[in-house]
Amino acid sequence: MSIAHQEIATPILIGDIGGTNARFAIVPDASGAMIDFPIVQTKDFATIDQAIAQAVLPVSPVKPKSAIIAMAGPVDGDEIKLTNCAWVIRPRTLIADLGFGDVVVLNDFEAQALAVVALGANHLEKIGGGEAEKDAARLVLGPGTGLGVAGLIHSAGRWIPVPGEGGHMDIGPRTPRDFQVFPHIEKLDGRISGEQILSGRGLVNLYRAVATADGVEPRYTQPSEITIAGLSRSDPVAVETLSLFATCLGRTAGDLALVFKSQGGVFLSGGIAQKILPALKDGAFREGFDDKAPHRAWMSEIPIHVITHPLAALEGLAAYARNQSSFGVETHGRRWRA
Ligand SMILES: Nc1ncnc2c1ncn2[C@@H]1O[C@H](COP(=O)(O)OP(=O)(O)OP(=O)(O)O)[C@@H](O)[C@H]1O
Repeated sequence: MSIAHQEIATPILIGDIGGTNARFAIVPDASGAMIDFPIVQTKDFATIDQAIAQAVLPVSPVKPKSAIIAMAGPVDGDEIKLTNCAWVIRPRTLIADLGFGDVVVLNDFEAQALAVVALGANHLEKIGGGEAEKDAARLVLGPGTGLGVAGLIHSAGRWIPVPGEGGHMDIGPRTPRDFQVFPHIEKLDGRISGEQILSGRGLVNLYRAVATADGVEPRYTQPSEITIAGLSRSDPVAVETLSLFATCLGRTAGDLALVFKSQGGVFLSGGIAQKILPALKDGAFREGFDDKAPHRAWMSEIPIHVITHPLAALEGLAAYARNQSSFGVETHGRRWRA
């Protein structure tokens, strides 16, 4: 049997490393409850090694034999840089200094995709649609610091996460109002990608574009100020921004659902979707998603859920760590051994 198919030995340290926060837990074995640790701020530790050595190992009742780490950014070579954080993951150093026998590094949205088969209805808030088809493809997208996207395919008895760069697809104007607003959205190399709108930074871009289209002086600079003013309906530009954000998120989710034919359900992860839930439930988001002629009929049957679990990626990694043969996670080039 090749190394790639050997089980990763328990206890397994699992980690979800974001731009701001790093979340760690330990899966003791195939059936035991996950051991949680307090969330740490990446800026408080010079390296991931220090964070694990100081914030996890001294307070853990068990010593992990292996580690599975999910992070935002491409896994390429032995020095893995994170997109929005100064840490560099060096699996060989983790093995040498912390005694792991095995280190696997995955993409953060792969972990979100794995979570989609692990979370119960109590951690999901449904926004329309009918029943999910049991083994049909699923889709996860999460506006956060960036826009993460992953598919989840069921094939040959396994769930296979499909991470990609879907957050960088083009997004364009459609309605007459869009044609007034879109010329003012900040471009990246001349292009408006999904992430230029559907992220924290994107929310601010969109707000400024709506204000400029109406000749109004922008009042807010932070995503949270815009969502608070939009949800409380205290500022008309923020109200329209939130509604356009919901529409654009619906359209992009719908486009991706067409690609994957994700009749197993669409799942919105990350911090922003949870914070703007009322705006996602007011109809514009669902209409943006359903409005895909000639496929409106089956699109409107796809259930969409907002993931409300605060540690969804860790739940996904834990599900994989416990039951590795149920998931088709490709570890080639992403697994290092002592
Ligand atoms: N109330 C809010 N409304 C809208 N956007 C917000 C709000 N609060 C924070 N944000 C924005 O959300 C983004 C962070 O998203 P999220 O919480 O999903 O984190 P993340 O990208 O997963 O990173 P990490 O894993 O480090 O927490 C930032 O751009 C931030 O400005």
